[in-house]
Amino acid sequence: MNQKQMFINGQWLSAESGQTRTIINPFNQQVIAEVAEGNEKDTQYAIDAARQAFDKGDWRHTPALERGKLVSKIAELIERDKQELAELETLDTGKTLTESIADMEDIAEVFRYYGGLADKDGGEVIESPIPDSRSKVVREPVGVCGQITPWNYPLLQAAWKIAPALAAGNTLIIKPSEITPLTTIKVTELIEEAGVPAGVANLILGSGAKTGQMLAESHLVDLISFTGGIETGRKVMTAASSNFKKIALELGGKNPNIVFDDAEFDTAVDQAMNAIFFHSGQVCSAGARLLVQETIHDEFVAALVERTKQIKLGNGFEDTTQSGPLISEEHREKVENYVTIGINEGAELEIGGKRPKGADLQQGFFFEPTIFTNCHTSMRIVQEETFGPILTIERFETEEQAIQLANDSKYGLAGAVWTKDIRKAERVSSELRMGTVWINDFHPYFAQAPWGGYKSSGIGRELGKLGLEEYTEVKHVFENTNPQPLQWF
Ligand SMILES: NC(=O)c1ccc[n+]([C@@H]2O[C@H](COP(=O)([O-])OP(=O)(O)OC[C@H]3O[C@@H](n4cnc5c(N)ncnc54)[C@H](O)[C@@H]3O)[C@@H](O)[C@H]2O)c1
Ligand SMILES: C[N+](C)(C)CC=O
Repeated sequence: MNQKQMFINGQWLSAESGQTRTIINPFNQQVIAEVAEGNEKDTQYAIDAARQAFDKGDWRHTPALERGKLVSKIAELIERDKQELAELETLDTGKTLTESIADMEDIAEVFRYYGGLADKDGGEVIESPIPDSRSKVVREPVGVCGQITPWNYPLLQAAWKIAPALAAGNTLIIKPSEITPLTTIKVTELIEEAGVPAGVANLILGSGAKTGQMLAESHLVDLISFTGGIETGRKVMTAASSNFKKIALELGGKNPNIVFDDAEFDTAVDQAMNAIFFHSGQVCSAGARLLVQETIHDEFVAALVERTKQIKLGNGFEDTTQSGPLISEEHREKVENYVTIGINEGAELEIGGKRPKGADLQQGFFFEPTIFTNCHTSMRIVQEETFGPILTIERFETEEQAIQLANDSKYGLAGAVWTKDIRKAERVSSELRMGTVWINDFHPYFAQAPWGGYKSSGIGRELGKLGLEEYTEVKHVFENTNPQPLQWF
C-alpha cells in the first residue's frame, strides 16, 4: 500500500523519522491507508515554510480578486472529485455515503462562498476629527495560521478554515485528526492542482500532542484555529498564550432541543430523532438533551422509542443504512461508560445502552441508539458531551423552566425550540445563551451564516463574513496631509 504523505513547501514528503500510521475503516477495522506520521521536526519545517511564504512570498500581495479565483477553482475541483472524496470520507469515518456526499457539496459551497467574498471588503474611510488628514481602516491577513481539525466532519471542518484563510491572503498549516486524514490529504492535492503557490498551504500529519501542540505553541504562528474537544481546546488556548497569537476555538456542545406541547407532534418527533442519532450522535451540535413539556412527555417518549427500534445500523456504503459505527473502540468504550454513569445516577434506560448483536456489525464499533428518561441537570449524562447516540430526556412545565433548564450548562453551542406560537419561539430564542438557535428545525448550517459557541463552546466564529474576518487583522492608517513641526520640545 502506497504511503500517503505530508505536503510542505510544495513537496510531498514522508515523515523525517520514517514513521507511518495505519488508518482503519471503523465499520470493519480493515486497513484503508498508511500515512506519514509527522513529529515536531516535520511541524517545524512546515511552520518555517509557511512563515517564509507569508513574509517573503507574493501571496498576501496577490490581488484579492485573484486569490478569490483560486479559492473558487478549488471549489470546482472538489465538485469534480465529489464522489471520490465522499467515498474516502465514508471509509475513514463510517458515516453514510449520503451524508458524505452532502458534506462534499457543503464543502464546495464554502470554497465558492469565500472565493466570492475575497475581494468584497475594500476597507473603510473614516471621517477624521483632525484637520488636514485622511483616515482609513483596512483589513490585512493575519499571517501564518495553524489549523487543527477533529475526526467527525474531517473535511468539512478543514474547509471552514482553509477557504477563508486563503481568501484573506494568509499562509497555513492544516493538521487533520490523526484518525481521519484521508480527505484532507486529497483536498491538499486539489489545492496544489489549483495552483496555490508553494509554502502557502501546508499539510502536516501526526498526533495532536506532537504536531498540533507545536502549532499552538510556536512563536512563528500568528493564529491558531482549533476545532475539537473542550479539554484539548484548553491546552491549545494555554499554548497559544506563548506569543498571544489570535485564537479561534470551536469546541463541544450539549445542545437542548425544547419541545412545547403545541409543536407539530410528528415533525418534532422525527426531527428529535435526527437531532441526536444523525452520524451516531457524533456531532458537536447534536440535540443530545431533549426537553419535553410535561403534558406531552409520555406520548413523545413512546413515539421516540418506537422509532428508535427501527434504526438500521450498518455499512455506510449500503443504501439501507441509516447510521454507521462510532469512530473507534476507545470512543465506544467512552460512550458505553456514560450508559453506566446514567444508570448509576438514576436515569431510566428506555432503549439501547449496549453493543448491537447483529453478526454483520461485530467487526465495527457499533453502539445501539440509546434513550434515557427521568433525567435532571444535576446528572453528568445531561451535562457532559457523550458524543455518541445517547439521548437524555428532561421534563418541563413552563416556558421559564424550559429556558432555565436549557441554559443550565457550561456549553452554549446550539439549541432548538419547537412550537406553533412564533412569539413564544422568539421569546425563548432570545433567552437562550447559544451561538445558534433553530426554530422548528434542527441542524441547518450553511456557508453564509456564522457558526460558533457561547460560553465554553468556543471563541470566535467560522463561516459567514465573520469567518473571513477571523483571518484578518484590522489596521488604521492615518495620513497627515499637511505635516508641520509641533514645537513641543
Ligand atoms: N464546535 C464545532 O463546530 C465542532 C465541530 C466538530 C467537532 N467539535 C468537537 O470536537 C470533538 C470531537 O473531536 P476530537 O475527538 O477529534 O477532538 P480532540 O480534541 O480529541 O482532537 C481534535 C484535534 O486536536 C488535536 N490535538 C490533540 N491534542 C492536541 C494538543 N495537545 N494540542 C493541539 N492539538 C491537539 C487532535 O490530533 C485533533 O486533530 C467534540 O468535542 C466535538 O464537539 C466541535
Ligand atoms: C459544525 N458541524 C455541525 C458541521 C459539525 C459538528 O460536529
